[in-house]
Amino acid sequence: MDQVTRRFGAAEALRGLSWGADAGEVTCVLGPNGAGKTTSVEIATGLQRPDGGTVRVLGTDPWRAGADHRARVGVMLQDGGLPQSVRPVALLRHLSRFWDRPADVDGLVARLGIDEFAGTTIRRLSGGQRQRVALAAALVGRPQVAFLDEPTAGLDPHSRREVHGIVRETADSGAATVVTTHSFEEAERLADRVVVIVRGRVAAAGTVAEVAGTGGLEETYFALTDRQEADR
Ligand SMILES: Nc1ncnc2c1ncn2[C@@H]1O[C@H](COP(=O)(O)OP(=O)(O)OP(=O)(O)O)[C@@H](O)[C@H]1O
Repeated sequence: MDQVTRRFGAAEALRGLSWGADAGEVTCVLGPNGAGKTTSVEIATGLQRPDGGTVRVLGTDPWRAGADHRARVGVMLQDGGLPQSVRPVALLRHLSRFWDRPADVDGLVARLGIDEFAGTTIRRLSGGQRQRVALAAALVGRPQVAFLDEPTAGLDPHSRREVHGIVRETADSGAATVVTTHSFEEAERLADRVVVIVRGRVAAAGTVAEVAGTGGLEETYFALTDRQEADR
C-alpha cells in the first residue's frame, strides 16, 4: 500500500502509510495499540475503504476485487468472525469445499489440536481454541496472500509453537504471509521482514537485521515509539 490515509471522524488512523509484503516471506507488522495495524489489514483485505492512497494485493484493488481475488487471500481477524453455533471441524470441512485444492483439513485439525474440542460449538470454545480455528479457517483455502492479525496472542506455548511452524510453512509454500504481533521474540523468530507502524505511519521497515541493527529489535522498537510519543 502506498500513501494510504484513513480517518474516523477527527482521528487519523492512517497518515500516509506505505508498506509491502513479498511472496514467500513472513512480514511481521509491529506497533503500539492503536497504531493502525488492524485498520491496514482490513483495508488490504477489502473490508474497509481507504480515504486516500493506493492499495494493491496480487495486483488488484482489494476494495473492488471480486470473488476470484478474495478466494486467493486468507484472513484471520482479531475477533474471529466465526459462526457461533457450528462445530469447528464441520466448519472447516464446509469452508474447504469452496476451493478446488484446499489444504488437508485433517492435518490442520491435528496440528492445531482442534480435534480435542471437535464436539464443542464455537460459542463455547476458549479464546485460544477459537483463535486456532480462525487460523485454520484463514489457511484452509491455501491462500497466495495470508493476513493474520495477532495469530498467537493469548495462545499457550505448545499452540504458539505449532502456529509458528504453520506460519513458516505458509510462507515457504510461496504465500506472502503478513503477521501482526506485539512480540519481539516472535518477530525475531518468524519474520523475513519487519514493518513498524507508529501513529498511522511506517517508522521502520526492512529485514529483521536491518531494522534491529546492533541493539536488537526491542531496543529499536522502544527508540522509535518513545520518540514518536514525544512528538505528539
Ligand atoms: N471504526 C472505528 N471508529 C473509530 N475509530 C476507529 C475505528 N477503527 C479504528 N479506529 C481507531 O483507529 C486507530 C487505529 O486502530 P487499529 O485497530 O488499526 O490499531 P492497531 O494497531 O491494530 O491496535 P492494537 O495493537 O490495539 O490491535 C485507533 O486510534 C482506533 O481507535
